Amino acid sequence: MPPRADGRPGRLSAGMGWRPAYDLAATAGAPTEVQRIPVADAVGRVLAADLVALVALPGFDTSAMDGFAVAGAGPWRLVGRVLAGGAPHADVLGAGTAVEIATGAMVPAGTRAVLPVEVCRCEAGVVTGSEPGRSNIRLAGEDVLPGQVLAEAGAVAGAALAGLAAQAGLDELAVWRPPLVRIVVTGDELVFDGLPDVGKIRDALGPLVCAVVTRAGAVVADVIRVRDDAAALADALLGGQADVVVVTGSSSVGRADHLHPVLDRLGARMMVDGVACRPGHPQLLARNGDGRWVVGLPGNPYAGLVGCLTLLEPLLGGLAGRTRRNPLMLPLSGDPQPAAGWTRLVPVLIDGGHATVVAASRPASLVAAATADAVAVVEPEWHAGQPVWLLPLQ
Ligand SMILES: Nc1nc2c(c(=O)[nH]1)N[C@H]1C(S)=C(S)[C@@H](COP(=O)(O)OP(=O)(O)OC[C@H]3O[C@@H](n4cnc5c(N)ncnc54)[C@H](O)[C@@H]3O)O[C@H]1N2
Ligand code: MOO
Repeated sequence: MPPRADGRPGRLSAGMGWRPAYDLAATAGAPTEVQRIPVADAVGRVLAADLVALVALPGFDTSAMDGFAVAGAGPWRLVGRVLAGGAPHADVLGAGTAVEIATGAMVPAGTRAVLPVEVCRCEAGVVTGSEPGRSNIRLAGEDVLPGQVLAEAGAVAGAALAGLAAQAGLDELAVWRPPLVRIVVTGDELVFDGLPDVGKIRDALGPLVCAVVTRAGAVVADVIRVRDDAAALADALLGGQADVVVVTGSSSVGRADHLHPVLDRLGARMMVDGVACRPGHPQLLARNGDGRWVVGLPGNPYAGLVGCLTLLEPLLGGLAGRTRRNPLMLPLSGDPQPAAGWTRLVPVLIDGGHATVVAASRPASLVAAATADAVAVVEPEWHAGQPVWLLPLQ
């Protein structure tokens, strides 16, 4: 086993409280570069400016039904036809007349209501039918007015927002450039495909961290595999193009755990050095001398996931420009094994407004988390049935 960069085993700091660490990570960074991209490409991106409607919706009085636009009392004499996208009816509709109309077509001036085709008959140019209970007309601007703010800066564009932006007349959206992330996977014991030989194991954290990064609205720049070697780790921290470097493993105090001494040597400013939580205690957040953020995740895979939820995801959310939202809170049942002085992070299932512990913390095992809905944040003073924060896993 190669020695650590400083040649001796280290000592882990007692660590910051879980909630202060989470809050610090969430507020540490902010986005800097605005990009303008086509509306259709914006899904998953974060608005850098309010989304403001350029037009009214509907843009004109519109039929909500296929049928007949009528004026005055029936029966009505048929005087024309208007189709969606077609020319409007030329005249004001006079009392006792009707035009055949399609859903989405412009309603002629003077229309009292649109009779759906199912409730009327048209024979020999005369329409008869029962009065509709409602007008079946969508009025211009009843949904959106020009200048209306439809979504605020910081919103994550979803499918509906992309559709709405197009309806509201926009071709492009101003979004924040997503943070670029380099993932550095350390460990001489790791193999990356196939079945491991004796003493070796498959890398779980590379795929896991990639998924977290993407879900947080950031982009994986590259994934680097580094042996347990201080110089190689330093090179990986400095190389490539990234706003954030995530290092998996090497966070503890063993001889092969080089992250702390390497960060010291690079002049990094330690912002979170250990978190008072179980599992996931030896996680860290630092700002390197070159301005990059460094997130150190414990090598035990579930502890690494906890580090992702505690430091990485909130940091990336801030750098991506996402509006910060407090997680969902629900009452928790089961035994999360609360521990004095430590916040427990336990996988839970959510059902009917209630969270239930799947299993207490097993730092090296992803089995419970793999099928859980969320990770519950259980403070030391928690007692049965009390609500807890839930960090979603799906
Ligand atoms: N003397 C002490 N030893 C340890 C302490 C401590 O306080 N004092 N803390 C323990 C805790 S808690 C954790 S968590 C681990 C953290 O270890 P490292 O972050 O330095 O990671 P490694 O030592 O490299 O690995 C730990 C464990 O995880 C496995 N591993 C590592 N990377 C991966 C990966 N990409 N995919 C799957 N599994 C991985 C590795 O084989 C080890 O079994 O330290 C404890 N020790
Ligand atoms: O972070 Mo460690 O055991 O707490 O897995």
